[in-house]
Amino acid sequence: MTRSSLTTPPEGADQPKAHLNAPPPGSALGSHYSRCFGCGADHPTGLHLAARTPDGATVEAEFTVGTAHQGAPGLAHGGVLAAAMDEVIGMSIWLFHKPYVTARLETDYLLPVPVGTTLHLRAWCTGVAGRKAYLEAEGRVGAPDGPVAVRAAALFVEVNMEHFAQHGDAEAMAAEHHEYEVNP
Ligand SMILES: CCCCCCCC/C=C\CCCCCCCC(=O)SCCNC(=O)CCNC(=O)[C@H](O)C(C)(C)COP(=O)(O)OP(=O)(O)OC[C@H]1O[C@@H](n2cnc3c(N)ncnc32)[C@H](O)[C@@H]1OP(=O)(O)O
Repeated sequence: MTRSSLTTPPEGADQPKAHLNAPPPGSALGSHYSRCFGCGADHPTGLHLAARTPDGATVEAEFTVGTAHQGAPGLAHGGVLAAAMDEVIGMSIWLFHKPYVTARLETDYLLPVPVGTTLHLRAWCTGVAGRKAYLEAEGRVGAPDGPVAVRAAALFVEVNMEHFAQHGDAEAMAAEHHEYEVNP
């Protein structure tokens, strides 16, 4: 894909391995927040991505494009597809048990994606250097080995959990009762 230097790991970046306490291969990841646009079950118009990890270090999910996701009549909106990429990439870096946010997301749109299409999404990390993590994702049409319709490359930056409490809704965060393991 056309990837900028900003989303390319520098020489000497660490190649991440599955975390010691990563979910076992094949596990469903669940949602990190019930009202998340990408994965929340309680979001009325969200993408409802249900991801799993095949190996504790990468993430897979399926996304079926619906009428709520259109840009041109009958075709997926590019921003919605970028959101799906952002979500699976975010889920994949969460596997390493540290909180990160998207700093930069680059997306290549290779094929039009009609309503009714199921995209097979996959995300993986290509390197970590200090607070910066470099990640990629792809969405394939109809099957895990189908033609690639969308590709993304991203730079995520590590933050602390206070980032979410300070800038977001601390009460909603507390109400979710998740145990976020940040320093395993
Ligand atoms: C119920 C509780 C829920 C809790 C949540 C649990 C965790 C999540 C779990 C699972 C996720 C699932 C999926 C979620 C959805 C997908 C993720 C999103 O969509 S996140 C939202 C969108 N993103 C933002 O809102 C970031 C907004 N930006 C910022 O907050 C800051 O700009 C931040 C943190 C990115 C950086 O700010 P600085 O002050 O901490 O650090 P500085 O020094 O500016 O940057 C650090 C390094 O990164 C580079 N950098 C930063 N931004 C860059 C950019 N846009 N392009 C290139 N480089 C950049 C800088 O040049 C610097 O590099 P040098 O260390 O000097 O080499």
